[in-house]
Amino acid sequence: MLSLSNREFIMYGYLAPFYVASELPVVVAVLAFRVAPLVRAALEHQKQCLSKSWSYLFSRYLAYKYLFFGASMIENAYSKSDGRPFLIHTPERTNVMITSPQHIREMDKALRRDLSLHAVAKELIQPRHTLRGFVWKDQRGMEGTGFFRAIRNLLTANLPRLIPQISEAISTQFNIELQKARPGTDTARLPVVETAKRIVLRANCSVFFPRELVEDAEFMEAALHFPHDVYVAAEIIRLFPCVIGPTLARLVTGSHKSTAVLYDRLCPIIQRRLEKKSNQYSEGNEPCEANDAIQWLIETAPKRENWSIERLVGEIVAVWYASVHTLAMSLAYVIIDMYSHPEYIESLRKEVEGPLFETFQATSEGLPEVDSFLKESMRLSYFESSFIRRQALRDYQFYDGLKVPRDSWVCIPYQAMLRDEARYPNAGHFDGRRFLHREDLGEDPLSSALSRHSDDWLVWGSGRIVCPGRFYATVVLKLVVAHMVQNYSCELEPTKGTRSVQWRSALIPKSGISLNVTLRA
Ligand code: HEM
Repeated sequence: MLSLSNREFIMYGYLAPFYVASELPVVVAVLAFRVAPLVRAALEHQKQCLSKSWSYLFSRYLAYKYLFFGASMIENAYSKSDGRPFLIHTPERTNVMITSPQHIREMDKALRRDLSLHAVAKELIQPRHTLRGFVWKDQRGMEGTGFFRAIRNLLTANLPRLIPQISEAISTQFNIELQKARPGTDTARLPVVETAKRIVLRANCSVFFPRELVEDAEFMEAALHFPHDVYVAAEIIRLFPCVIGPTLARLVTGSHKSTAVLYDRLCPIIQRRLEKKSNQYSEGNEPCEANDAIQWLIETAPKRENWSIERLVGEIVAVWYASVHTLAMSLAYVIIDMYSHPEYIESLRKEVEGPLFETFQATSEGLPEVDSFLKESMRLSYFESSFIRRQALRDYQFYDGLKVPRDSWVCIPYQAMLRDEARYPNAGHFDGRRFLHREDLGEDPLSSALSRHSDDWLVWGSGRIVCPGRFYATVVLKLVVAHMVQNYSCELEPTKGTRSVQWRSALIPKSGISLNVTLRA
């Protein structure tokens, strides 16, 4: 056994530090070699965690910024995207924005169990709370599309017959607004947005509801406030935690008062109509002669579903929501555009005072000057940056590998596309005659018409899901333009700053914009 004498022990004890010191570089090198990667990994991990937290915080910042600047953020991102898909963060989810024809076509062809319009509508309207629990299925068409057929077949087919009553409704409402603004004088100051809403309200009521409801002031007020109440309530429910959102929404909308009035008035009418329908073949009973949207929805409701009265009312008010808000916003912008570009008024007036107006009244088609002006107004003043939206009901992947995680939305940033120089030469310039068809070039007058949808004109939707109310909406806009240029001289009051406010992807015209209206001699 090795044993050290005291002297040796002391000697080695003294020498040991010198020995270790002489080996130190080797020890350090070994340690550095073994430990450095660990340190590097730890630092990298920390950096990643930090950058993850920063990028998380940054995406949350963008998500909340989206609430107030959504439309501008989409437009900026589109201009940098160079045709590639891009992401937009919102408080609820990340939206995948697509612009290429291939992606758009594929989105349209996706199975209804993959990408859903109805899931988007459910989130936007929150029907469980705002429509008394009326909740539709995520997959469109599972319960029929009665509302779609009612509007597409019956409203559109009846349009020429309806033109006189829509015109009368528009003229009546203008007279009411002028009287209200300045009784007994020829000039009045009208708030554009509020006036547009009330004109659309009366025009729509004249085709949707029986006269007894149009004459019911409480019903009319409820029908006017309903889209706004639903919009506000749904936004509150989306933004606040589920324990307080619905209660807060009830407080703000007076317990969904407008919804309650609509249901209270519509339920008994539908019940009477259904009774009449079931008795119509019994002896001595007259068939129901009503010819309005309520009746069309009853006629086209899917037979196999046997919908309850509440369900039918739910369908009607959901279509009512879709028809009032969109049309009122478009009309407000048309009025603003008309009087921001007064150089077009004379030619518009000439057309509606000429023989083409009779053709329009007889067919609900035509008036190319007015049509082109409206189309240009919609191009530059579209009220939604991304109207076409689908929710992924499960993880979805496009042909090129673009992934849309479950619950995310796929959207088309169409407003930015409508202002794209590559699509429209001199895109920022308002040219009211941009879409006038050129008969000398043999162009079909209807091919470029506002109400036609095509791959180059997606304001009404894309592919299989296209707005069924587009022919009606176009007729109402044309009739309002005709009424205004024939009867009034108007001047827009100067507005400070921009003419719209942003909320999420919407561009809502400012409520303070006013028009001075004088009766023409
Ligand atoms: C200028 C006014 C309007 C515009 C710009 C407009 C635009 C649109 C768009 C873009 C869509 C498709 C949404 C998507 O694919 O995500 C749509 C759908 C729809 N619109 Fe309109 N719309 C207008 C007026 C109306 C009117 C007046 C009605 C009713 C009379 C109406 C009823 C509907 C309905 C029921 C749908 C859903 C169609 C379906 O599920 O297949 N819209 N609209």
